[in-house]
Amino acid sequence: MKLLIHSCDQVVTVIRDDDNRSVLTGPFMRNIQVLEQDIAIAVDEDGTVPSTADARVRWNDSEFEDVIDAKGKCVLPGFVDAHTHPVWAGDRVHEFAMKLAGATYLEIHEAGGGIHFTVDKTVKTSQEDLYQSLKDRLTKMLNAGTTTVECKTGYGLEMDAELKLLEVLQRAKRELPIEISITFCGAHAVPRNKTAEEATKDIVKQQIPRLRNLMVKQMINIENIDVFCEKGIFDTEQSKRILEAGRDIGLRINFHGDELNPIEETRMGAEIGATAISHLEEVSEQGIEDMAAAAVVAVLLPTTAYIMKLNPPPTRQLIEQAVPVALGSDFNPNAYCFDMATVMNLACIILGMSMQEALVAATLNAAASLGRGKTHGAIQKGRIGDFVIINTNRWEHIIYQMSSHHHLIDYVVKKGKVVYRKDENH
Ligand SMILES: N=CN[C@@H](CCC(=O)O)C(=O)O
Ligand SMILES: [Zn+2]
Repeated sequence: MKLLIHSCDQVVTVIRDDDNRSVLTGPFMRNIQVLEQDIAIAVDEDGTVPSTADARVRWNDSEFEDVIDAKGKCVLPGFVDAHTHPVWAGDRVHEFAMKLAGATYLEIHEAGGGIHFTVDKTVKTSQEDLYQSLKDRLTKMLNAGTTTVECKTGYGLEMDAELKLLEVLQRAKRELPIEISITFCGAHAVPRNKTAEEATKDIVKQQIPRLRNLMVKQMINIENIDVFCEKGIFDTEQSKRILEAGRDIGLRINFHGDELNPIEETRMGAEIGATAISHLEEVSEQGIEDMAAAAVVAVLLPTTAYIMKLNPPPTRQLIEQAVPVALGSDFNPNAYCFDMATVMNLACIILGMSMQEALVAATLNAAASLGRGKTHGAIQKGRIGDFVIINTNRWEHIIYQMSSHHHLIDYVVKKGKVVYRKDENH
């Protein structure tokens, strides 16, 4: 066997062994399972958990490649970050100052800054340099407890540049221990030399067929299709065409909607079979009903609401109406946050979630938004052995102690392999 963790004070399994749900909604998000006192948990050679974490299970240390004494510690599922934009060059620290002085996100974007500023820098940066900065960012995420992460393209916009970003992500997927779900987001902004309609046609007729060829040849492995559906970017009808073209080559629909101006995109997403919609600061009551009826995962991004001083999404309504809620860091040059501990803290304070709800949203429900709700995001027989081990006797400290994940996280485990050990990094 690969790994034994014994004597844990708490193991937060999230769901029970006999529970076959792949997502939690409504009151179930508050009712997570926490095993207490002298709990042991193992991971098999294949990287999965062989049986329930249980004090009654006694293991012989010699059967394991690695053994962790977790007395005084808690084990949680590895965090799943449901929304990031990690491949780019050109930070926007200068725009942070502009925003503090009162400029809005769309004003900066319309003046040629924002995403366009980062696109200009990214297209001029070599593949190797982009890879090295991506590696640094993903390593920071992993060390902060994120074992699975959704990663978008979107700072290339034109085909060649987008392909460069996809290759960089594909290399990271091959070489790094963090698990990556790649999202094609060629429709992240309208390129300067095109109208939104021209860009839509280019993506649907040129870019997506090209991706299909590369996927058939197994040269890239893309899982999701995304669009920034927003007034002044891609409208609802254009977004629909792009998302459907992606769906038709086998991608899951997972897009930006209802962030700054509501344009009925949640209805469209529910109708075309979206797996997830992100942001939702401006979602309407009808939008919430549509998402609940179609079980579309709401990926909430509290860093964005915080940084841009937006009205937070109606989180209590989403949860009460049984929309599955997940969390993402939204790591990007506008929201420079790597760690899900901070995201969960902000989700509690800004979005009004309980700590149990925030944890479910940052594990099981985030996994569900990436089609991994049956295999990731909980500690359960048959699931992947991805864990975060913290050095406190109650798990809630990872949310309560702000900006403390460096001090709290002793180990990060991916598929039963220790991929971060604090002792070695300090
Ligand atoms: N809203 C669109 N995309 C990103 C921001 C990207 C950027 O500003 O560079 C987001 O999710 O917040
Ligand atoms: Zn985003």
